[in-house]
Amino acid sequence: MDNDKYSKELNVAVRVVHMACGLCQKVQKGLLCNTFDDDNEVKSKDDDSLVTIADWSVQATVSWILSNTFDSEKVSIVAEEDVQTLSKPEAAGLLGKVVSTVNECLAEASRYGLKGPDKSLGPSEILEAISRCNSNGGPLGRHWVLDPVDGTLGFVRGDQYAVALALIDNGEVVVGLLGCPNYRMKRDRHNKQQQNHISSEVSEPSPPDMLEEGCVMYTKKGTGEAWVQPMIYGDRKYEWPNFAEQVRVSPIDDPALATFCEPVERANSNHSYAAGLASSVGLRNKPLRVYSMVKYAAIAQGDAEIFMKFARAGYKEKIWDHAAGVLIVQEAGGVVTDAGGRSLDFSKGIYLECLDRGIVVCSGDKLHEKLIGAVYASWESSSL
Ligand SMILES: Nc1ncnc2c1ncn2[C@@H]1O[C@H](COP(=O)(O)OS(=O)(=O)O)[C@@H](OP(=O)(O)O)[C@H]1O
Ligand SMILES: [Mg+2]
Ligand SMILES: [Mg+2]
Ligand SMILES: [Mg+2]
Repeated sequence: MDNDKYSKELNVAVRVVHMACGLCQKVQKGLLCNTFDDDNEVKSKDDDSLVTIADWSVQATVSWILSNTFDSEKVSIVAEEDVQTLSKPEAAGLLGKVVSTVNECLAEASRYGLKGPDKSLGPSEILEAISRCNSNGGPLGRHWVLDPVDGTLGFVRGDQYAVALALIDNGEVVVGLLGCPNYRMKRDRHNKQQQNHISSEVSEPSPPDMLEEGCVMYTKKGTGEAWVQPMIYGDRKYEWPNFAEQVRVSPIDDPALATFCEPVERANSNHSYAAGLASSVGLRNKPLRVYSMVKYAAIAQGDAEIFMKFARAGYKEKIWDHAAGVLIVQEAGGVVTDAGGRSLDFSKGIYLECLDRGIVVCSGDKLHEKLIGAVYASWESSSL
């Protein structure tokens, strides 16, 4: 791939994901410290899943920045949230909180080298920014894909969650970013691949070897490289331009030494089926249950070797729950397929149509072949 292709898109996307992470962190702290009134901040959707002011606020912020940086007429964004609940007259208080959260965040845009609005946005502009993300994607052209808060349940529980942004071009994921405000990047003092390569700005000197509190991972298709940056903090020392380190999947290919991750909620993945597969391929470690696409980040930086998700029959996986994570793992050296061993198809609209049974993510081919073999051997007898 032409080295410069998608560079501008990645450059803007990295910055806006950092901004979104800061926004989420503030809202999560508020929720946990009870600065906010939970009943007003967290709403249930029709499918009983949750949505919070962070989900809407991130979607508005990312939508506003992308539309104002690129040609707004042409920017197509596929994203999880809509404005139904927020537009109701009784939701005026909630909308007010979203408006102030978004404006506070956009006011900091210049810190990240982005241009915010000249004056604060009003409620109608913010509703417009959220509802503009109503594209259905598809096989042609460019589509941004956003999960403003993935793992909302983890978010409200003070646990892991991710801001996930990807760019699809003619049906293929070409740029992927995961903001993980509660997930630490693995620092490697000996990592020679340390640079600020997403912009021509001079990189910050690398800070001493330490674990960071949160991180942003990103990649471009075909580069064979995925990168991680520490999160930028309000009162901490990291400022833009930030430094980046390369991430790589784990070299472990012995199932006896490997660790697998899976969703926390049983409703989202069949834990007992995964446990059966794990034991049949010889995995010994107990599963790492982690909310959100942080599971992909864990595989990409070598904290675990396998991620399996087997949703109940009839559930259709959405592209925003996987696009960014899949590309990051692949470019970091890993393998991602459905349970039949086929690549995931991001070209069919908002769902991963024709997904065969589940998703299997591995740090390498050897573990992957074993798991897919175990799926075939076990499926007839499974009760999925
Ligand atoms: N029934 C069912 N089955 C499978 N998957 C579902 C289901 N319901 C929701 N979802 C989607 O799962 C996203 C969260 O996935 P996780 O892997 O993080 O699950 S878990 O929270 O750790 O249990 C979650 O993403 P967010 O809504 O962004 O949090 C959902 O898109
Ligand atoms: Mg949701
Ligand atoms: Mg999600
Ligand atoms: Mg979400």
